[in-house]
Amino acid sequence: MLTIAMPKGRIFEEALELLRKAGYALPPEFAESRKLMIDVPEEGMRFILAKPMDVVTYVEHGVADLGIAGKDVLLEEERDVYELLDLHISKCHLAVAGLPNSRLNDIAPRVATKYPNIASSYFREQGEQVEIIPLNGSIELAPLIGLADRIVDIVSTGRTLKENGLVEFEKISDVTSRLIVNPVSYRMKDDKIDEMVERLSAVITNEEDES
Ligand SMILES: Nc1ncnc2c1ncn2[C@@H]1O[C@H](COP(=O)(O)OP(=O)(O)OP(=O)(O)O)[C@@H](O)[C@H]1O
Ligand SMILES: O=P(O)(O)OC[C@H]1O[C@H](OP(=O)(O)OP(=O)(O)O)[C@H](O)[C@@H]1O
Repeated sequence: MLTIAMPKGRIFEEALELLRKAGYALPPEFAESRKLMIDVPEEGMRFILAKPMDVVTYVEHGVADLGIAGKDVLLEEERDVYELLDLHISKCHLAVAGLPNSRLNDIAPRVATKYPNIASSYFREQGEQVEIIPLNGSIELAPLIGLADRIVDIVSTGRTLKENGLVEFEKISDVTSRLIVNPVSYRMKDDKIDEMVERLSAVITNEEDES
């Protein structure tokens, strides 16, 4: 049995479609179910549905053999997992943003973010000593109410920035979802895992050729 940690929310639907296109027969009720653990015996698979930021934890601890996680999550924390495949889904990017014509406060510049490690290493590379203010969501609020001069957050269409009167100053990194694997699982079950990588790669290549 292969156990796969799936991220609930926006990535889930795209990941489900990719698996189905790769020929995995996943039950139709999959998307509507509130169950957090779903077995698909005919495919020899068990799916667990987790918070996106937690997928890598289940895989690192080996209770899930595989997982689908955003590259932002993998960049934020060094975790003992292997990254097997760029799934080219949930495309977005990490960026520095803030109020237009604003600058970093000279004395104690503050950066609000859900990605403290990515933000602090980015500004360190820019030679800027900043105070990181960790938040869990609605990061764009921080510059509006004077909590921070800058944010480091995910940007996709740019709509959230625009509607909140913010602008993007720098792009840090492109982000897509990745297939990750527990290192021990990869050694123990590699034929089934290799087969999944091959089947998913074929779908991704085909879709890239068609686009
Ligand atoms: N606007 C977006 N467009 C595309 N992909 C996104 C966007 N925002 C986040 N992502 C990707 O989706 C993953 C999950 O992000 P999301 O914000 O849905 O989850 P979360 O914040 O961890 O959970 P929740 O929002 O339910 O608290 C992120 O790790 C990132 O890779
Ligand atoms: O450029 P856009 O298309 O506007 O997308 C960017 C927004 O998407 C995410 O928000 P989301 O609501 O997913 O989650 P959050 O709770 O982390 O803000 C991210 O945090 C940005 O706020």
